[in-house]
Amino acid sequence: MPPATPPAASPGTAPSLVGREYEVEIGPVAHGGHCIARTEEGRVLFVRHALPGERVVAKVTEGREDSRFLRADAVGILEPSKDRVEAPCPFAGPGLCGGCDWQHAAPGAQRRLKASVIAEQLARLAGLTAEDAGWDGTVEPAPGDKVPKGEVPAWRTRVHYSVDDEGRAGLLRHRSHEVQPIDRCLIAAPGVSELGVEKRRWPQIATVDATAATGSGDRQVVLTPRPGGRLPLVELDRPVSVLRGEEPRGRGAERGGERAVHRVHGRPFVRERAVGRTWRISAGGFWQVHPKAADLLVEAVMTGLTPRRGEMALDLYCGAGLFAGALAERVGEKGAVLGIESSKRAVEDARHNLADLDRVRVERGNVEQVLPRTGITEADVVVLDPPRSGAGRKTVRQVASLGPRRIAYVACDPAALARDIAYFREEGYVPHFLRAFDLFPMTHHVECVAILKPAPKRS
Ligand SMILES: C[S@@+](CC[C@H](N)C(=O)[O-])C[C@H]1O[C@@H](n2cnc3c(N)ncnc32)[C@H](O)[C@@H]1O
Repeated sequence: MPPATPPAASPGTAPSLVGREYEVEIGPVAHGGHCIARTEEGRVLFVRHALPGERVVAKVTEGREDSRFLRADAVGILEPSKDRVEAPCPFAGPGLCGGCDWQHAAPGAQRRLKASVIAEQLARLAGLTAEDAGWDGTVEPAPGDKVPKGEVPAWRTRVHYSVDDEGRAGLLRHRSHEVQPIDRCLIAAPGVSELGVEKRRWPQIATVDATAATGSGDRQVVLTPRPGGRLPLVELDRPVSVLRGEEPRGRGAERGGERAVHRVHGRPFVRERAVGRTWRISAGGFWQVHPKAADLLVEAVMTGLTPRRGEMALDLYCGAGLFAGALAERVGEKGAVLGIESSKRAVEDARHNLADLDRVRVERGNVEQVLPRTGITEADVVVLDPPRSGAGRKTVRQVASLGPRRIAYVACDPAALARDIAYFREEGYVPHFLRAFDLFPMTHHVECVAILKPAPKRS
């Protein structure tokens, strides 16, 4: 069985195979969004821009004569899948924008492919079928994302643009530092498109982070100058906060990889509306990118966790406090909620956002270091929403040792989810149900919510 993701390219000196073309049958989709194919010589190709069942010409993008695993792009489609569509975006495709890798698949097919990746990861890493995980095997579209054929849902409320040497804004090519200039990003939310970042030139600027908050109308750009570069006088098409960013200096989760940002004009944060509250999100702080995600995930988590009045609840990796706020409403005044978050700015935001809820406490630091220091020995319900890498065995053990009756695990990476579910099973917890959401249409990314509970006692 090939690995789910291509191993790192061999640094060896064997002749490069980049540019070689193979005619291959495309096999299943794998974690990371590429499909698996085999060459006649027995090499495994991880092919982008292809679909299962197709026959394509795959051109090698990474790999050497001595590598068994190669990366490639489908550059010619000999026998197309019925799920193939013309990519609506002119900048999608081999060697172009590295952002949307599944523009060539019909929306329903994208969700089926995401479902098969989740199923494969659950089977491979946790030894579970969809039924074992309490999952109906589908990926649910976000409300409002059903658009007429040939159109693309404009869902991305945060876009990270890179700027090329000529000052044009675009996105990085796949696994490259080269910028693909674009004149419009089709998945950008209308509020981001209105900022007109692609329409102007950005001399001396390395990156432009554009945000359009949901519900408040707040708009923000963070401009990070090139080394030695100066900030231009910014005149955008509408009122917008402008901040100057610095390249990140901190390392690892302890510093949250946080980079300094300085206010130039306007607010140093945006206000997001979700679950009936307003959330302050400082520049660079985490907030779900899809405008419907926060409400959707809170609903899925709360339905699965069923927090009750008077209970003790944890929100681990709490960001600006989204789940902590929803938990506090449910556990009521006799209950208590503890949030833990590593980013200093996010902790300040969470404390600000939840200041009216005195049963909520937010601690700063790494979950695995802070949780044992809190003195908490029991919890009734726990939410974990870790970064892509997952929570890991140590944190899973710490959570399980608190004996919660339900755990909600929110995951943007099905592999990390499956690995952590396997650790939870070792600690006596089993999946109760799982839901998957298409919060990143046109890309291979997918969001899952898994609810776990103690395994039934054997008599
Ligand atoms: C996926 S976000 C979730 C945020 C929040 N639950 C939400 O939905 O808005 C993950 C958060 O974990 C934080 N983080 C990353 N590693 C951490 C760690 N080891 N301990 C605590 N927080 C961490 C990040 O700063 C980020 O805010």
